[in-house]
Amino acid sequence: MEKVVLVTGANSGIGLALCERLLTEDGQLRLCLACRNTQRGEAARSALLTSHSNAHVDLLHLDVGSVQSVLAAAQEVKARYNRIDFLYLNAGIMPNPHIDLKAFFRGLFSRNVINMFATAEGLLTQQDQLNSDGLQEVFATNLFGHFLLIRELEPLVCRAGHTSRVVWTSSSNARRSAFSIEDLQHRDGSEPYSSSKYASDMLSLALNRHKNSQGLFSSVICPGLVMTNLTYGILPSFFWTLILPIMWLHWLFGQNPESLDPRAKYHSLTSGLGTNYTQARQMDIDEEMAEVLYSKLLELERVVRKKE
Ligand SMILES: NC(=O)C1=CN([C@@H]2O[C@H](COP(=O)(O)OP(=O)(O)OC[C@H]3O[C@@H](n4cnc5c(N)ncnc54)[C@H](OP(=O)(O)O)[C@@H]3O)[C@@H](O)[C@H]2O)C=CC1
Ligand SMILES: CC(C)CCC[C@@H](C)[C@H]1CC[C@H]2C3=CC[C@H]4[C@H](C)C(=O)CC[C@]4(C)[C@H]3CC[C@]12C
Repeated sequence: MEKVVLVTGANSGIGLALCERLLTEDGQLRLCLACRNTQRGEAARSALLTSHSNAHVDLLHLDVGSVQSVLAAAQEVKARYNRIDFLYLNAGIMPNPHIDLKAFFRGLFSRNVINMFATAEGLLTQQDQLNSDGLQEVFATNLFGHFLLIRELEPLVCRAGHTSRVVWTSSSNARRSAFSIEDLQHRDGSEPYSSSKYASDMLSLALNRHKNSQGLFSSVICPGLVMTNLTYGILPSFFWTLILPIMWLHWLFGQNPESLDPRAKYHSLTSGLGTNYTQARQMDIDEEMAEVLYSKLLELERVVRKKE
């Protein structure tokens, strides 16, 4: 039977590469590209159809950072498909990034250098803003819009006797200390990206707890450091050319894959010899906090629905 796969943020970077890979590995897919920009979505669809001429690739308009758009897109999905087998929650933003150069050069000569390149810990801040729904933009895009999408699509992803998978594109930049349960949206901090990714790790755990019995299984992956529009937006391009040799060092110290763990986050890595592999890492997560996050998101959902 044809599998139905929906990918958010499918028109570029990791999302587009994922679609390409999915079509290469399974010729029996119905792939739905959920994109906020129809023109860029069309271009991605054409590119995919050029390399996979018999593939079934649909386009869906979805701005995951807008409540109204998520609700409308979910209606459309329910009209088009009777189930979703894989839901890749990949769309993400890091607006107005700022690198702490002092911390970077201090880190370069410290024992923490590998970790610094892998996680950007202590290096990156961003300036966030409110969106038209009155939500912090990074929280709304990276986390809440996706949460609302899952909630809306429950009839298609929570079906007795069938398994559906939700896969979050999280990040090794997700850090517990950047997240506050009192300030879910990260209104007061300067690391909204890190906070939103940590929240998605926790939400994945909570989803498993609440929805596994209904056939929904959630997992998180970190694609590693990938050169995409998001990363190119952090520094001018000549900087990237300059630092690529240093970054190669970080890949040199990769390790072999470990055994699977229910709390694992899968990191895609490249060894010093250029071989790609995946490594599972246990997430630094407090289950109680994940439960509180889940109920707070449900509460926020009630609030935003009332406004619609
Ligand atoms: N690059 C990296 O090193 C890493 C990236 N990630 C994560 O990977 C994911 C993909 O990012 P990446 O491929 O790097 O970056 P890109 O900027 O290339 O891709 C981001 C995608 O998300 C889409 N998007 C952004 N905002 C919205 C929105 N409101 N509604 C719908 N789609 C939206 C973008 O669409 P548009 O073209 O319209 O902007 C684009 O298709 C993100 O979640 C990111 O946090 C995680 C770890 C490392
Ligand atoms: C000469 C300097 C200005 C060089 C600064 C290097 C930094 C721009 C990059 C070093 C490490 C990079 C990152 C690491 C982790 C990524 C994470 C997994 C993610 O989700 C998004 C991108 C990263 C934060 C990425 C960003 C650039 C670095 C900070």
